[in-house]
Amino acid sequence: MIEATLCFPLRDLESGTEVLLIEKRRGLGEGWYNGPGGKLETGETPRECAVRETREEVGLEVDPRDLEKAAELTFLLDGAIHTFCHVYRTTQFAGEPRESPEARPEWVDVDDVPYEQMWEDDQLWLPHVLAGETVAGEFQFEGGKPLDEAAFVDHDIERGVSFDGAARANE
Ligand SMILES: COc1nc(N)nc2c1ncn2[C@H]1C[C@H](O)[C@@H](COP(=O)(O)OP(=O)(O)OP(=O)(O)O)O1
Repeated sequence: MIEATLCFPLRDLESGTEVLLIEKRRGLGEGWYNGPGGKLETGETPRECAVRETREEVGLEVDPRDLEKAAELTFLLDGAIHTFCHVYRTTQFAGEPRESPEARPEWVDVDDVPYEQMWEDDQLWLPHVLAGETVAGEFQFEGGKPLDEAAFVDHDIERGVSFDGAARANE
């Protein structure tokens, strides 16, 4: 099983709230929009991973204490857990987004997120995360293919879950 993270930086403008998305340039989900993120490295906590991936992919500096746990997502492929993903949001960060070999960053109005160019499951949980809610979700893919070529077949979502213990555990 892969353990991974996603981080969604948010900023308030007079025109509304924007989220920093990336257009992924390589790896799983290449060509689609997502949040900065990636797989945990050995010995790394999920928060440390989210901080590192956000720095590496878009050049923003985030203090792990400023990451708010927003979701836990389980992605199943052909009945087995493929990826467990910790999702964070933050309004506190330093620096200006810059491109990297992995990602092209883009600020997007939260009411204008390009769900048609994202993983199919994202439209089911990301609106809640961007609205400040918490989510636990399970998403099933099938077809004997890589996850980003498999068919999305079913899901189960719980909203308003508590991640208080996860914050204390540095998750
Ligand atoms: C199945 O639906 C998914 N939706 C979303 N929004 N994000 C997903 C989904 N499945 C996986 N992901 C995320 C989890 C990770 O953040 C990335 C995968 O990133 P990658 O495999 O490229 O990991 P890196 O560590 O950045 O890659 P390198 O091995 O190249 O360093 O997708």
